[in-house]
Formats: sequence, structure tokens, C-alpha cells
Amino acid sequence: MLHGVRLMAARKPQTSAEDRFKSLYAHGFVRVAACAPVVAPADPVTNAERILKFWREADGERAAVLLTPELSLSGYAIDDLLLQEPLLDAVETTIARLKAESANLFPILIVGAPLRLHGALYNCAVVIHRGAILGVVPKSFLPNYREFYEKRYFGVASDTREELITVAGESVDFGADVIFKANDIPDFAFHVEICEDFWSPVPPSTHGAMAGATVLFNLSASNIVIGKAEDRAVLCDSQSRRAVAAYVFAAAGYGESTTDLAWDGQVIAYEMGEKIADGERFSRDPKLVVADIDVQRIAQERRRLSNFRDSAAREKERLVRFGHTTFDLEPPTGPLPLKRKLDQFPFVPDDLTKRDRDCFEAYNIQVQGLAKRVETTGSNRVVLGISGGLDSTHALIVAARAFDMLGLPRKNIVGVTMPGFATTDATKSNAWALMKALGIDAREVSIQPLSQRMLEDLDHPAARGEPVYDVAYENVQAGLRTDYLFRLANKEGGFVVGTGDLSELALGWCTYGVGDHMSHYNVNGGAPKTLIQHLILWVADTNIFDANTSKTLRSVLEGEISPELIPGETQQSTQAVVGPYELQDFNLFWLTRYGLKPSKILFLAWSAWREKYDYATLRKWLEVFLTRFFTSQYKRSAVPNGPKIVSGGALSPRGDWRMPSDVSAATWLAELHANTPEKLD
Ligand SMILES: Nc1ncnc2c1ncn2[C@@H]1O[C@H](COP(=O)(O)OP(=O)(O)OC[C@H]2O[C@@H]([n+]3cccc(C(=O)O)c3)[C@H](O)[C@@H]2O)[C@@H](O)[C@H]1O
Ligand SMILES: Nc1ncnc2c1ncn2[C@@H]1O[C@H](COP(=O)(O)OP(=O)(O)OP(=O)(O)O)[C@@H](O)[C@H]1O
Ligand SMILES: NC(=O)CC[C@H](N)C(=O)O
Repeated sequence: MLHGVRLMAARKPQTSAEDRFKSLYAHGFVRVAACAPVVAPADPVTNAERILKFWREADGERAAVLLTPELSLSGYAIDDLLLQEPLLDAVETTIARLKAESANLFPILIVGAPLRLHGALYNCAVVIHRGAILGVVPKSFLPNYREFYEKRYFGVASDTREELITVAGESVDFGADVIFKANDIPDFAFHVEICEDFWSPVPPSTHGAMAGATVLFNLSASNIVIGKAEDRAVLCDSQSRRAVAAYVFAAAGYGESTTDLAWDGQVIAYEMGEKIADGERFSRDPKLVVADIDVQRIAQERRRLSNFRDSAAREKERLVRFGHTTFDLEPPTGPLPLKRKLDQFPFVPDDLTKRDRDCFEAYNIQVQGLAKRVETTGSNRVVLGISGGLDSTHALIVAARAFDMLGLPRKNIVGVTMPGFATTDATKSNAWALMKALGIDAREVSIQPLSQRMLEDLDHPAARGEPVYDVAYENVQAGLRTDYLFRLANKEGGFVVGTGDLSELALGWCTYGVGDHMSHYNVNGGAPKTLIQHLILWVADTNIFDANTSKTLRSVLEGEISPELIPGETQQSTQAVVGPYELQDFNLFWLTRYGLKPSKILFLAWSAWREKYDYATLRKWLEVFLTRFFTSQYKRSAVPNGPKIVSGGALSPRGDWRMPSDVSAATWLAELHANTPEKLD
């Protein structure tokens, strides 16, 4: 089956680079819509009018598809009326009317209808697009238990070997194993199944996904009982994860016959396990639900998953039988910003319950990682450099918890604060307050004399008092601290716990080798800075330690993020050099977890952050991120052991992230410059 469809005879206006950038369709997204119109049982004409109203609204939203519920033209709960000829004739007449309307409407319509074919009636989805019917998909699994009696009326997809059906005077493709694929939107292909289909052990959409569909639609008429809304959501969620797809579900709602049942009109959409749209249930005034689906990300993820390829290979015999119906959508090129809510902090959920749960997980992962390493080494002692900044604070509260868990005295944790040329009183006093509150073995060693000596040996101008604060000046201090910690660990019979976080590793913001880059075991290497900030707050709020510790933790959080290596009247600001961590964590997540194009990352950042940062600022920091990320792989190539923490990924060369240390950011920067305007209003 290969079906081509006419283009709409519209002349494309010229679109500016600015407008193109603002369109979700330019960045691999597709907007789809779904609705659960108030049902008029056994009244196709009224149902068609109500569907048409939603269709026009979906057209205004520039949605590529509008999904309606199962048997949306006839109504679902009409029992033996399904076998009444006047009803079936009226259904066909309304399909003809919708087909005529479709010539001027952008979205493809998926409408539910009982249709006759030879000696049987089928529960079908009719796919209508620009004056043609692209195909008719019959239901594969008919529920015939408890409150359901569908086998009384309908045949199933496998009952027939027919490949064509006559609908509204037109002979069109008929079959369940069909993929509808856009010619002009890469990665946009969809599959259609009907309600019970996805309650079966092997839903047809599983094969649909393996045959290439990135979006799976379900027309449903599922009566509501207590707990069922959650059941359906779990099925949509899990099918979107398992099939690595988007799953869009629309169930019949208000107006269906309540003779023995009730209907809630649940409309939901999930994308790879993330809920992206959700309608109001039990509504007498149902609204259109719009979901912006990232089909490019779905295709990307499938390429990454060896399992997806292997499963498709096993099912090859079934998959080659799939038909492919193609269509031209002519996506809009003008501005169409995302309606989908994007997390500003991809590593830290906005939802407070989820954030709490994530903090619990992250903290325990870190504690468990260190506890195991302490046991393995049998040393029962660890050494940490405590600056009073975020990272070492967090590493220390992880170590304290691990020692509590192992039943080891906290005095076996040796914390050393090592003031240098630019250490402020505020951070040093926080370092002391924290070490005291936790009751560890707290020490202080100034690195100034040794740093001075090394600068002299290097013949560095700063040794003579000249204000030359270059990288050598900075790294002398970071290096001597590390040197001291390693030798102290030898002396104490323990090992050095590292503190550098995932964001610093991504940006190459650490001193290589003999510096804070190195340790014997790094508890923070998998934790992005934005998560560490929340973790410290979570530990304070949940009072895992005592009130005094919680108070100090809050005080640490108030400090400026600074390496404190260069003296001066104003404290050195890390974020003034590498960019705001909240943005760089955003960029890091989308680049490494999903391999998105820089232009798309900028579109996402603009969608999520434009209230706080203007476009030019977002673009500038993305350039900084790309440049730093691609030139600092050599630092990530040689990182100490430490646990992976976030599903967004880790940067260990032994785990999530492998790349050569000899590349530049040129290709990524070129893509950014070619596909994003320099300025945007
Ligand atoms: N691909 C590659 N393969 C092997 N070596 C490579 C290389 N690219 C550069 N290099 C070499 O690496 C050296 C540069 O690396 P490195 O010695 O680390 O020095 P570098 O990265 O230039 O400086 C460290 C930076 O991290 C900051 N820092 C340090 C400590 C703590 C914190 C903090 O706040 O957390 C921040 C510090 O302010 C400074 O800006 C150069 O000698 C360069 O030649
Ligand atoms: N004054 C200091 N005393 C002891 N250790 C220090 C000192 N300054 C830096 N370090 C060590 O070097 C590491 C890197 O320094 P850096 O300033 O990046 O970290 P931080 O202060 O812990 O956290 P953040 O970068 O989030 O402010 C610290 O985590 C700490 O282990
Ligand atoms: N229409 C249907 O296929 C409904 C069956 C589905 N299992 C339900 O309980 O909702």
C-alpha cells in the first residue's frame, strides 16, 4: 500500500530566519490535538458538527492531527443500534461531509466509526486528510467480558483479508498494520489503535512503533470506574516508554449513554514516559487538548537503544507486512512557540514531591557509593578539603552519612580547610562551622607559604607582588591543596574523597591532574551543580543531621559560587566566566542525554528561560558551553571512580560518555550559527 495525497494549493510565503526559529515545526516537534466532544448517542450528524468545531480549533492551533474517541461519530454505548442501517448510513454520510470539510483544514482527522465490509461490521478509525481518506483502521481486539459485548456486533481486523473498504463512495485502504508517514516532516509517522487494543498483552502499537511510527494514537471509549483513570494513564505511560514513542489517548466522555455506565472523557498524551498533556475529565464543556511532540528526540533515542533495533529484527516477518501510507503536511513555517511546559531544571523536577524523591535517591546513591568504597579499602578513614563552598560541603555531608551508616566514628573523617590567597572569612567560617557541627576531625593548614614558594620557584611575577593572576597562579593553589590531601591520606591510612561536580566536568572547570580534578573516589562527579544546590537544601530541610548543621548548610547556600583563587575587592565569580549554572546544566542535559542540535537546544532554552534571560544571552552562554565542553574532554577522560546519579547521564569515560579528546566545537558552533538568528525580538 502506498498512497500519495495532493498538496494544498497554497503558495508559501517567505519566512524570516527569526520566524522560522520560533516555529516548533522547525525543531523536530509536531503539534497534535485530541478531544472528547460531548456525545450525542446514535446521532452522527450532531457528533460530526461537534467534531468539526474542535477540528477548526485544532486548525487554528496548527495541529497536524486531531484525535477523537472510539466510535465518535455514532457514540459507543448504543448497543444493538449499531446494527441499524439508518445509523450506519448516517455515519457514512457524515464521513463524506467531514471529507469535504477537510480540504480546507490543516489537521489530519482521526474519527471513530462503525463501518460495513462484506458480511461484517467493524469498529474503525477513519483517517481523513485534505479531501481524501488516507485509510481505515479496524480494531484488533474486541472486549467481550464483564460490561463489554463488542463481539455481538463487530468483526476483528484479523477476520478479514480485505485490503480495501468503500467509505462514502470511495475505495480506501483497510487494515490495522498501517503506518501513516509524513513526506515533509522527518521522523513524523503515526499508528492508530482502538481502546482495548492497548489493554492486550501485545498491543498492535508495539509493532506499529517497531515498523516506524513515532506517534501512537488511541481512540477509546472506556467507561469510568474508580481507579480506571490511573490504570489508563499507566498504560499510556508504559506504552510510550516501552515503544519509545509518544502515546496520545482520547476516551469518550460526557453524553455517552449512562444506562449502566459513566464516562469521563480522559484525554492524555505521554512522550517516552513523560506526561506532556492532560485534559479535564468529567467536563460538560470539554476543551481541546494540545500536545507538542518531539518526534526528532524519539527517533534519536531509538537510534541509541540497541534493544529497539534487536526487537524489530526479531519481528521482521510481521513488520514487513506493514503498509505505509504517505502524506504531505506542509507544516507552517511562521512563528509557533511551544505550548508544552519545559522544565527549566532538567536535573531537578519542578514538582516538589518528585524533587523530594529525587533528592532522596541522589543522596543515597552517593552515600552508598562511598560506603562501599570505604568497606572495600578497609581503611575506615577519608580525607576531604573543606572550602565552605557548595561542592565540598555536599561531599562532607555524604561522607558523614556514609560513616554513620557503616557505624564508623565521624572522627575518622579528616576535614582540612586550607586558606589560600583569596579565601574569604565567610567561606572559611562556614567550613569550620560545618566541620564542628558534624563532629569530624577538623584541621586548618594554610597553603599560602607553599604557594609563595612555588611561585618563586616558577619565577612568577605574583611572587614579587605583581598583580598577575594567570592560570598558573590559580593552579598552584589548587594543586598544592590536592598534593597536601593526597599525602595526608597516605599518612592517615585513608583516601581522598573528591568534590568536583558534573557541571564542572562538563565545562572543564577544574585543575587537571594535580588539582581538584583528582581524588581517590569522587562522590559528586555524577551530580550537576543545580542538583547539588537542591540536595544541600533537602538535607537541611529534612534535618538529617542536627539543627546546627542545617543552619550552616543554609548559610553555605547563600554564598557566591567562586573558586576563590584570585584576590581582589570583588570575589571571583565562577558564573561570570562559565555562565549561569542553571543554563549550562540545561545545555548539558539536552546535548549529552539526547544529542540535540545546538539550534534546537537554543530553541528549548528560549522556550524555558526567556522570562529571565534574553535571547542574545542564551545564545552567548550556549556558545561558551559548546566551546568549553568540546575542548575539555581530556579532563573527563581521566576522572576518578564515582557513582552515576542522574538519568540525564554521567561523564565518566567508562560509562555514559565516550568521545575523543582531540575534537573542537566547530561543527556544533557552525550548526548553531547557521540555524539561529543573531538577534530575536
Ligand atoms: N586535549 C588536551 N589533551 C591534553 N592536555 C590538554 C588538552 N587541552 C589542553 N591541555 C592542557 O591542559 C592544561 C590546562 O588544564 P589545567 O591545568 O587544568 O588548567 P585550566 O583548565 O587552564 O585551568 C583550570 C581552570 O579551572 C578553574 N578552577 C580550578 C580549580 C577549582 C575550580 C572550581 O571553582 O571548582 C575552578 C580555574 O579558575 C581555571 O580557570 C594546559 O597545560 C593545556 O596544555
Ligand atoms: N579553602 C579551601 N580549603 C580547603 N579545600 C579547598 C579550599 N578551596 C578549595 N578547596 C578544595 O578544592 C575543591 C574545589 O574548589 P571549589 O572552589 O571548586 O569547590 P567548592 O568551594 O567546594 O564548591 P563550589 O565550586 O561549588 O563553590 C573544593 O571542593 C575543596 O575540596
Ligand atoms: N472500548 C473498549 O475497548 C473498552 C475496553 C477497555 N478494556 C476498558 O475497560 O475501558
